[in-house]
Amino acid sequence: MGVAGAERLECVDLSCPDVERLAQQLRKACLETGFFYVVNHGISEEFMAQVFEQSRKFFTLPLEEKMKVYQDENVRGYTPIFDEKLDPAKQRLGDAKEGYYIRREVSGSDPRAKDPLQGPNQWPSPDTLPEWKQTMEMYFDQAEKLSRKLIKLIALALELEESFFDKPGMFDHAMAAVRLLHYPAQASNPEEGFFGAGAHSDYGMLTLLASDGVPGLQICKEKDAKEQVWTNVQPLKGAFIVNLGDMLERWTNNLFRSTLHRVLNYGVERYSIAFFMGPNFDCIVECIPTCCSELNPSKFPPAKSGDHLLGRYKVTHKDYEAVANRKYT
Ligand SMILES: O=C(O)CCC(=O)C(=O)O
Ligand SMILES: [Fe+2]
Repeated sequence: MGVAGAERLECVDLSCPDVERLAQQLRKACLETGFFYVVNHGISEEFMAQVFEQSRKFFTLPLEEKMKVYQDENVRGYTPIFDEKLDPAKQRLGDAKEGYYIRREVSGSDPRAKDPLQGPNQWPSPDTLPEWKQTMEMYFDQAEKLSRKLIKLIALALELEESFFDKPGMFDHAMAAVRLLHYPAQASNPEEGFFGAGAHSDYGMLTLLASDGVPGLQICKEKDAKEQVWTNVQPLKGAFIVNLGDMLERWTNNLFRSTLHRVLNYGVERYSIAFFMGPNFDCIVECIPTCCSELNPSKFPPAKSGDHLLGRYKVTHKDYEAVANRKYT
């Protein structure tokens, strides 16, 4: 398992007025690595600093306080260190990271309230963290808006109508989540099976990744290769790192791949924030007609997006039983 130098990702500048050029650049990035930077995205550095500050305030609370908002049956709230194991085949211990899931809140009167993962969020006590909820909700809205912009560009990059993914049933009730992450200063040891985050691809359409600038993210471009080669992705100040998820891989019949990635910790504490953007829970994802032909038949059977998500949680999340046992009536 080798580690090569640093990967230079395409840098997509959303202030560029030439949408056609942007779409072409995005296509190149999606074909080559499935990872790219996005700059001039409209989310200010000052605001991102506030989100990171609130995240840091939560993770520095005593464990006892954090456990009061332990992940519930809708996979919302706090997940302690080692709770998640993203690559069970290669990991001796779970991921050396703690996290916090925030999703869209669905009220009890909404017909979707019976669906898995739907419900209210958990929030740390406002007495302890008065600005927390407001900051995270504001970030959620901004990250979702940016994701929707990128989804339109992805449609163009696939030579489809810009509005291709705007059809009812696709992203009108998107399964989106903010995931705050904190990697304590505990060095990884890949040979021994200790990772900050084990190798995985993301489950939805795309992920926006912000970090505090501490390196650690690595990608493997050829996930099916016998010998995995890992390259470091350098953080770029002010940029989001965007990567493609499994649903887009299925929609495009492997044209745009969901790239394998992992996090190694080099003994320095690290914070990152992922925003996962996925299709509706009930969306059936099947090959886009322009991505298959007689010579290139569909490689995947149609799949319900939510089933894929729950299937992945089942193998990677401790205490998944609570999700599985929730009554959906
Ligand atoms: O922390 C990072 O840089 C990556 C996190 C990640 O890949 C994930 O949560 O899916
Ligand atoms: Fe990931």
